[in-house]
Parts: sequence; structure tokens; C-alpha cells
Amino acid sequence: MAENRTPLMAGNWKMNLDHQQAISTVQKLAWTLKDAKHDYAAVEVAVLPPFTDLRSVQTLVDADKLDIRYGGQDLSQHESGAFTGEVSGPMLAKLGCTYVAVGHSERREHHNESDELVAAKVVAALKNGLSPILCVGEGLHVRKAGEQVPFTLAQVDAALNGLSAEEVAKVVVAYEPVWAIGTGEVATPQDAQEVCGAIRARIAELYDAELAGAVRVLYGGSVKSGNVAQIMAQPDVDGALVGGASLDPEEFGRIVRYQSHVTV
Ligand SMILES: O=C[C@H](O)COP(=O)(O)O
Repeated sequence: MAENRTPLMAGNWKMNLDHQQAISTVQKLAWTLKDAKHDYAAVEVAVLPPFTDLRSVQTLVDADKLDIRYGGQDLSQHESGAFTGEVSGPMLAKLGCTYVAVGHSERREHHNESDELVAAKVVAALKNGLSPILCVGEGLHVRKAGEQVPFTLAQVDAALNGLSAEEVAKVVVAYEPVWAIGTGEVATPQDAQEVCGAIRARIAELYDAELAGAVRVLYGGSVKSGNVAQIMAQPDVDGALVGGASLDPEEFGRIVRYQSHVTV
């Protein structure tokens, strides 16, 4: 973690928690962080609830003036139209979303999202003032073949293709080795650093070192309060995209508070 980048802890709830549970979860998270006197300027906090929860989360965040940011888990590449079941960038922007996950491995796998579609969704997010959390990462067979760096960089290349430096500055990249997602199989801090460092070096090659030094690169895959500090100690890891552990506000609070020895 470099000092000029604000760490981001983002909780991807996936298809969990209805809108009422979302309210109580965000309230508990806010109370937990308030009790711990959390400095939101030092570590940014975001949640990515299901679409059906976003209006409730927006209302709570606005009413209680919370510093917690929120966003969608996906968006359509289209602005509007006959796309049944889809949710557009303008709709997320209207709900006050800051972020939207794009290209999560579960979307790539279960919804056959190609690199081209992911790139179109990154553009759609940026066009609507949303910061895409671009998810990249290799499966187990790629890791076993030792090809994790070229595989992941090819996904980065495809997703950033054609973007200006100004646009890339708004992108957050999340490196999530698929074999470590929801498996309890966390990558070692060195595994995370290898690929996160390579992603930053690639952005420097494609653009310049200053931009590469400003873009946040997160790690995701079985992050918990017990392993987050070692992962965050790596120079090119700027935060975490947290799945399962973000459903428990106290545990997510401990992850957010990774720098502190205060028990929350
Ligand atoms: O988006 C989050 C990742 O898929 C990680 O999920 P996990 O923390 O449950 O392994």
C-alpha cells in the first residue's frame, strides 16, 4: 500500500441480503465503525448490494449522512431500451452509486461475459460517472500452468483498450484469482503482490508511471480480518474486494480497520 493511494475496502454482497437486511447490515457497519472512530478519509468503505437493495441503502446513507459508499454488482453496456432484466448506468448513477463491479469472474463464468463485453461495460460505467471496479484474475488451471500474470494482463489490456488516461484514473482494478473466491483458499500475500504489481506495471506501460501510481489495485478472494493485514502490507495492494466476510458487519468492520489494533 503506497501512501498516496487511499485504500478501499469494498464488500461485494453477491446475491445475499434483501433490502431490509441491507438496512440493518449497513446500520451495524456504520455503528461498528463509529464506535472504532474510523477515519473514512484514511480507508474508504463501500458496499455493493444487490440491485433491489440500492434504493434502501441510498435512503439510509443520505438520512444518516454516512461516509459509506455503495454501488452495483454489474450494469448493462446499454443506456436504455428493450433489454429485459438489465440495469443501466444512468439508473445506478441516479441512485447515487459511486462504484459498479464489472467483469466479476462469476459474471464471466455464469453469464459468459467476454472481454469485449466487459470493456463495453467499463465504458458504460465511466460514461455515467461511475467508477468501475474491474475484476480480473485467473482460474486454477491457469495458475497451475504458471500463466497467471500474462492471463490477467490480457484481461486488463482488453478492458482498458481505447480508454484515455483521464478515464483510467477513475478505474479501480480488482485482482481476484478465481481459485481463491469463496473457497477459503486465500492467495499468499506474495501471490497477490505478484499480479497486483504486474497490473500496475502494465498501466505504466500503457499510459505512464504517474497514472499507474494513482490507480488503486485491490485483491479479492477469501479476505478475512485474520489475513487482510498481511495482504495490505504488499506495496501494490490498495484494498480488498470482500465477498463472504462482508456480509457480517462486525467482521467487515475489522477488515476495514486492518491498520488498527483496536478491537471493533
Ligand atoms: O467479489 C468478491 C470476491 O469474489 C471474493 O469473494 P470471497 O471473499 O467470498 O472469497
